[in-house]
Amino acid sequence: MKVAWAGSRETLELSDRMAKLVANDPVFEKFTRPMLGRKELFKNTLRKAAHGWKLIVDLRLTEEEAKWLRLYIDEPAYTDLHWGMFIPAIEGQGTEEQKKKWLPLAQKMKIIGCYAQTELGHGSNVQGLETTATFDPQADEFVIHSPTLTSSKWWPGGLGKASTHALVYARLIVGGEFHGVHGFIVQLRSLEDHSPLPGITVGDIGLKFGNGAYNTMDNGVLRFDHVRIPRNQMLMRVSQVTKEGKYMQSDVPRQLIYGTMVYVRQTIVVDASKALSRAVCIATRYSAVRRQFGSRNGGPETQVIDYKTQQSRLFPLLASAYAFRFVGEWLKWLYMDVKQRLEANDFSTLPEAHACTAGLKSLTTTATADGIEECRKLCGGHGYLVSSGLPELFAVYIPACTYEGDNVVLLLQVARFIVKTVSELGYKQPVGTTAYMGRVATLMQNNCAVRTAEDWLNPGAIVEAFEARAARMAVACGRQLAKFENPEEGFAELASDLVEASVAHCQLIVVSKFIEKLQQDIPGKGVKQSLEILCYVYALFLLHKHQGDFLAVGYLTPKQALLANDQLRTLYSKVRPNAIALVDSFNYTDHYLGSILGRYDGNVYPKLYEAAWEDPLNDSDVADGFHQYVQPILKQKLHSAKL
Ligand SMILES: CCCCCCCC/C=C\CCCCCCCCCCCCCCCC(=O)SCCNC(=O)CCNC(=O)[C@H](O)C(C)(C)COP(=O)(O)OP(=O)(O)OC[C@H]1O[C@@H](n2cnc3c(N)ncnc32)[C@H](O)[C@@H]1OP(=O)(O)O
Ligand SMILES: Cc1cc2nc3c(=O)[nH]c(=O)nc-3n(C[C@H](O)[C@H](O)[C@H](O)COP(=O)(O)OP(=O)(O)OC[C@H]3O[C@@H](n4cnc5c(N)ncnc54)[C@H](O)[C@@H]3O)c2cc1C
Repeated sequence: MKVAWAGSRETLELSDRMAKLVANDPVFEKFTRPMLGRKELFKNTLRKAAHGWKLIVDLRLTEEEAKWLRLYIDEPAYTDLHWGMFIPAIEGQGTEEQKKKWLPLAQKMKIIGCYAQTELGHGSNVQGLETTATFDPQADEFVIHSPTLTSSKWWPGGLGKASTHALVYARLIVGGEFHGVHGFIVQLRSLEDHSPLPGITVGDIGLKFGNGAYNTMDNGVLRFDHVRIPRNQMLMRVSQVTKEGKYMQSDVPRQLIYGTMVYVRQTIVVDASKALSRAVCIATRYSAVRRQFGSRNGGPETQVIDYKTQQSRLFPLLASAYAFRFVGEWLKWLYMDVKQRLEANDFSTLPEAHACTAGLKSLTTTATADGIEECRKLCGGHGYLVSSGLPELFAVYIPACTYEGDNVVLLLQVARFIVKTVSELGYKQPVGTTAYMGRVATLMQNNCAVRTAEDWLNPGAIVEAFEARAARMAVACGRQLAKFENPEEGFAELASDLVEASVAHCQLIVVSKFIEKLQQDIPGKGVKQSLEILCYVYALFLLHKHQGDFLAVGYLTPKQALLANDQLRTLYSKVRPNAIALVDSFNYTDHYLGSILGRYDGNVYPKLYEAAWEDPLNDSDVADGFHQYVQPILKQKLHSAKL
């Protein structure tokens, strides 16, 4: 199962090596993080980043190894935006000449870049950005300016204190005409002493949610006062401005300016399974250690993992972690395919890639953020201790529901794609993830054939149920929309229904990709069978949770919905004997898990007890401040017993 989870034996061995490298290096210690003040915390992150980079250089790590190293260091840092957005943006939107100039500097970390798109006043609405880039043909330069307070760049990671350069998204003005938002490489700080260059005001935006957590990142604010940059620092793959001040567009679609977001959304889906599996690993191991009630004749109490309520909350999350792992693998393939096509100027699959990355980013991050919090509750009171690892994991993870596109805004993008597909059904055969809509007539007619709980153990029955639900919800939205004279007004009015239809479509993708994965050759005795059980748990859990949808569209009867739930209970009993092995298969070190509750050896209580004494409050028996603030109260002389 470890190999199935990792994807291959080579990846398992490679990631294992990186995990141990990090776990055995004292520089990467992370347990004191929540106790540190902001300055100390940030300096420590800079130290870790420098040490990580040194390891990459000294040990000549490959790109793949470096990515695993970053994962196991487990600390958000400016390097994420440099490698994860600044460099990919230049790769995707720069001309050959620009790539030749900037990429070697960035890849050797001679410059440090961030992705400065969001402003104080606008994040989701990229076309609403206010920063301007006005072309000055006399000087052959752009003038970058922040005309209003709300045009201040606000949020970019790495901007606050670390970056020397930023990829700034600004409205292009040539000859007094606006030409939409474009990307510009702007130097922010001196390469000698790191001080801000003239016309640049830059700093950190302040503390964020949770102790430690995302506060290792210097999310920044940035203002420009007529800052001049050479013309060739506008990324010009999509459109160009000539020396003479002529604006020209190439055949490349304008949406490619949003390409970096498509790339990062794909990586976020891949990472969702890592965050969720980590929380599930902690909650599962602890649920086997923890005992409450049920002692008979003085024997041991019941392990909480044996309660059906615990199983019905925990096992769907375990199954979701596997489901997200496999859909992430598929999405990575889809992205690589689109990337190759784009390089050959084939843009035909870009809308599908945009819809899939947006929708799956939204679906998986929402489920993961909720899932981490559920795991905290599954661990009872001890889950609330920082030493459980769950509060910090939650605090670091939740912004994923917002960054790289607010999850609702992204589902509305999926809705546009679905509505367009439905409206074109008469003359255009849908392909890819919407191919099922080509069978819409059958899906609208056929009803579920399940008669017994056993009948639900059939991939065909499951896929058809999810297809029928998604198709019927999409068609219902299409019919409602047709009643509006103005389609945009209709879209705004029906937005909540459209979001639900998008969720149904995205869940279908995850379920289908899990089932497709099981059609592959999966070596190892019993591995495929265990994955099949998890796949059924994932699908039937969703079906149970959203049974209202399945019933409302008229595909299922209430009896069939109940049978699905009966089957789900049986499946939980099948997961139980392998639950610990299924989380051990993630192959996480204790260092990466960062949790006393999730320790591999299960030695939870002695370690919790030991850790309590390490809290700074326990440095002395009598607390600092006692004599000043508590003792006077204890010693006060009140005139009467009543206040
Ligand atoms: C201590 C550690 C040390 C380690 C040291 C080691 C060193 C490490 C070495 C190596 C390691 C590598 C590490 C890498 C790590 C990577 C991690 C990365 C982590 C990233 C963290 C994330 C940070 C967050 C960053 C951000 O948030 S950036 C800002 C993101 N902003 C958004 O997402 C904004 C959302 N809004 C939008 O996307 C758009 O505005 C909109 C909502 C889509 C609307 O746009 P618009 O109004 O223009 O469009 P529409 O009118 O709605 O649509 C027009 C048509 O365009 C189509 N469309 C829209 N978007 C796209 C798109 N993206 N692609 C394609 N097409 C698109 C749309 O469908 C419409 O089409 P049509 O056919 O209907 O016309
Ligand atoms: C930790 C973190 C790191 C970040 N890093 C970066 C970075 O490196 N670079 C960068 O450029 N940005 C970064 N961002 C910014 C991030 O991309 C934006 O916050 C995000 O895109 C959401 O935009 P917003 O803040 O404008 O939200 P808003 O759009 O203001 O959202 C507020 C509410 O309005 C709703 N809403 C908005 N529009 C619509 C609509 N059309 N229909 C229905 N509902 C709507 C949303 O659903 C939400 O509920 C980061 C943000 C965070 C939290």
